Amino acid sequence: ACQHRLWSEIESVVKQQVAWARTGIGECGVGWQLFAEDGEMRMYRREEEVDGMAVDPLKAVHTVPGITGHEVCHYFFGPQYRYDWETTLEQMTVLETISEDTLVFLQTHKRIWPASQRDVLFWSHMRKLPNESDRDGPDLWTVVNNSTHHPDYPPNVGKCVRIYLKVCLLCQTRVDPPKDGAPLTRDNISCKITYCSVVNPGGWAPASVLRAVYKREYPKFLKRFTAYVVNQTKNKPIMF
Ligand SMILES: O=S(=O)(CCO)c1ccc(-c2ccc(C3CCCC3)c([C@@H]3C[C@@H]3c3ccccn3)c2)cc1
Repeated sequence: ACQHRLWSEIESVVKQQVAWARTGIGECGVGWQLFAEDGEMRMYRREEEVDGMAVDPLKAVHTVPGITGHEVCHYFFGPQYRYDWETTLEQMTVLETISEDTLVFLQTHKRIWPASQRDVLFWSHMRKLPNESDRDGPDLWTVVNNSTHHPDYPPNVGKCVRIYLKVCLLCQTRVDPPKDGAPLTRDNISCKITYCSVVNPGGWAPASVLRAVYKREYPKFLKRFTAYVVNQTKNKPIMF
């Protein structure tokens, strides 16, 4: 797959998105506002408009006990799980399997009144990253989703308005080994999750409506998805 047509784009977008996800909210520049908080979860956004459309970048950080970054990325990337946790999903198709860690998806999301229905076509790439800050620590894992084109599915042909997105899920596992040298259990691990997304809604939709949708849907999505991973993994061996 290294010679695949998308390979160089994937390499550059993954590097750019991971660097962005690693940037603490304090160094992200001005204008970021905390808009949702729930336990360990903090969600920030910055109001930005492109051609009069709200394309507010979002950055969420969350720490979830009992799971690893590999497990979080595995359930986020895998098409076989998506209908279980993505509540706004109406239809999902894998258009291309580029490699075991790179897929091309076409998704239609449920219509959100009064905006017209949306679809999105993106490549999704999962990758393990070396832990640069702690060489002995567990690796980082990431999934990057980036809008792309496919000759058989041109945008805005059917009823759906094509949206354009860039998403990065970056996960860092933390291990606190038990004092008495006992074997590691899920009580000794947690995962620091950073979720970044920028969504261009494609066609016109009132900024106030979009912002209300994002305010409602993003916290729900991250809570539901992480609860799903905890539930799927609780009786399984830890996947580092
Ligand atoms: O992280 S992912 O790659 C996970 C793979 O599915 C991803 C996340 C979010 C979206 C998304 C993009 C735009 C919209 C809106 C824009 C105007 C009308 C539909 C929605 C609808 C709002 C609901 C939504 C928002 C946030 C999270 C989940 N649902 C969702 C797509 C993919």
